[in-house]
Amino acid sequence: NAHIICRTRDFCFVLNSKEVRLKSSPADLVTETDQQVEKMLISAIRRKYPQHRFIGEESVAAGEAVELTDSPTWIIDPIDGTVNFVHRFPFVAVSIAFTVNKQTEFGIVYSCVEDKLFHAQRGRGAYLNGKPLCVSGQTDIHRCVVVTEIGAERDDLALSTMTSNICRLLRLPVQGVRALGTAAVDMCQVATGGADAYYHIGMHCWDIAASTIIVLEAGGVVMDTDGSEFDMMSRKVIAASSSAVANGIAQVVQADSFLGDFSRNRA
Ligand SMILES: O=P(O)(O)OC(CO)CO
Ligand SMILES: [Mg+2]
Ligand SMILES: [Mg+2]
Repeated sequence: NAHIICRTRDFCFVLNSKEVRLKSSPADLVTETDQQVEKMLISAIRRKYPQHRFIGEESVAAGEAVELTDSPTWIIDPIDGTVNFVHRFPFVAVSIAFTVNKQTEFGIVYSCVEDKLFHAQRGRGAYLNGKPLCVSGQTDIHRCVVVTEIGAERDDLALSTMTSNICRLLRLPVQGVRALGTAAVDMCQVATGGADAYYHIGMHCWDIAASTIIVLEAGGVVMDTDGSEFDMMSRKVIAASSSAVANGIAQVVQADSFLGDFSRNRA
């Protein structure tokens, strides 16, 4: 059993995870808490906005389609970092983004154990617990701390792509490569200036939608891992402190070898 106390200024509750089940791989976990948090969020939002649509990680795992339309849409990851949650590794977040006409209007990432609430609204800046955020502004890739994720895939091609990308970055060299176990919190480190870049191939829109607007509103840059325009449904992202760093990472990171049939969102 895993449990984590979630706090905000308004409420305090204990999340109990009684059952851990596997999804797409032996490292892709889901608990009752993931499902309960998603249900709680969707039902509360639906009561107020009955016409709005939802893309939620656990609803998709239960068979719902992943379709981003022009309608107002809430993109929800009820627990980003479920493996951390199960093991009590202290980086676990709730990630919520809201889009209209496929454009993100605001994003919220609540890093529960740290009690850090990141949020950003389009054109209105990014904040951590109410204080404005700003990226590091670093432009020299050799001075960067880069965050990525190991991911849940365990097949040979995915593993060799992931490890060789990390090796290529370390050989540049960059000053550090880190992985916290939650893409949402990883990307928020770029927004704080604590890290200079984040990249990953294989995250879903619910992992990165909220933190993308947080990085952008903190003055950062977001692009596809091939250097093209970012598409939150493509499962490829670089978030960086500057265009120079983002382009530097795009030149190093290779995705093609294993994206194949993997390039759309499925839970
Ligand atoms: O815990 P989740 O929501 O599956 O997300 C993981 C994706 O590997 C970390 O971002
Ligand atoms: Mg996630
Ligand atoms: Mg999740």
